[in-house]
Amino acid sequence: MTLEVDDLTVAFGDAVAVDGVSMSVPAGSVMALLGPNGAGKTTTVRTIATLVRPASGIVRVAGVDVVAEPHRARGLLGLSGQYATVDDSLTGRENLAMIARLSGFGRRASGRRADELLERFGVADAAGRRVRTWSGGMRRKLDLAGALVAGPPVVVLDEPTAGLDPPSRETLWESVRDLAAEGSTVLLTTQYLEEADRLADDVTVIHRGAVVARGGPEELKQRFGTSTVTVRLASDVDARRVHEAVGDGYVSVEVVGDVVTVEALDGAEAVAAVVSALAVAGIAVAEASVREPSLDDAFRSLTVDGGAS
Ligand SMILES: Nc1ncnc2c1ncn2[C@@H]1O[C@H](COP(=O)(O)OP(=O)(O)OP(=O)(O)O)[C@@H](O)[C@H]1O
Repeated sequence: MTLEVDDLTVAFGDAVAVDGVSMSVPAGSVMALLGPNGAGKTTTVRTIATLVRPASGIVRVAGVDVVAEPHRARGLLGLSGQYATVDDSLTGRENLAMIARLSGFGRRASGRRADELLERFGVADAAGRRVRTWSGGMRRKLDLAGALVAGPPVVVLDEPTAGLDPPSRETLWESVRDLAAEGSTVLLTTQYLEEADRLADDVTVIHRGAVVARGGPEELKQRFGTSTVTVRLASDVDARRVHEAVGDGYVSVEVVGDVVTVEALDGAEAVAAVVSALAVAGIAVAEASVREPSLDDAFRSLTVDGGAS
């Protein structure tokens, strides 16, 4: 595993911010650490980045223990997100070249590395402008580029797209996917379910410092989300008759006017069963549709207070 977190606990005084979190991220994959505000995402990231000392547990970055060898571990990690190291008064190129110099590149090599990354993130045109004049999306890209200057095997992104508009998010997502495709290990924190769904190979859901679920986005949706079957009847039918026809083998069945809404674990199976049960009862259906669970549904069911934790 390129990034390993084993039973990590972090406390601030009496407050336990991270409570026994474990996760493993293999090379070339993206792990999303998903959780609501205050779940412990940033604290986990700061511990991985050697900025916070854990109370217990082990974190290894590319095999290096962050507590035993923080300096070495830090050198194997690119950190980006809420730590904007970008200097507004410098140009984009100057920013990256400076990071390269600090990472041990020579003067010329630093310039080359900066140009390479500016090109890669599609901001080469603005390279010579002070970052002060750059848009939010461009700055995020620069921040991400900064984390990649030294070519670290592990990249940690703390809420990489917070505050970005949808097109900027899309292009940043593309960059993150490319990064993983090239073999980097990526851990990102997010409150955006869509982000986890679109980017991550695996998702670790945390709530109040503890892991409440883990798995691939699809797997989590299947396990925790319910599908919604919506059937519109050809005419208003007595609700009781509809309930009797549909039966009670579902999460919920609701009848309002000529619309029947069924929450079910398996949407495809439920839509077929509901439509045929109505037909058997002589109730004509005008249309039927099924909406598969979103990661939102899964996330909500896991992080409601007093929920699955
Ligand atoms: N330096 C600190 N001192 C005391 N408590 C802290 C400190 N940093 C974080 N906490 C607490 O630890 C808990 C987890 O916070 P953390 O910032 O890790 O959550 P988060 O999941 O990143 O939330 P957000 O999405 O809001 O950034 C919170 O209750 C927070 O108040």
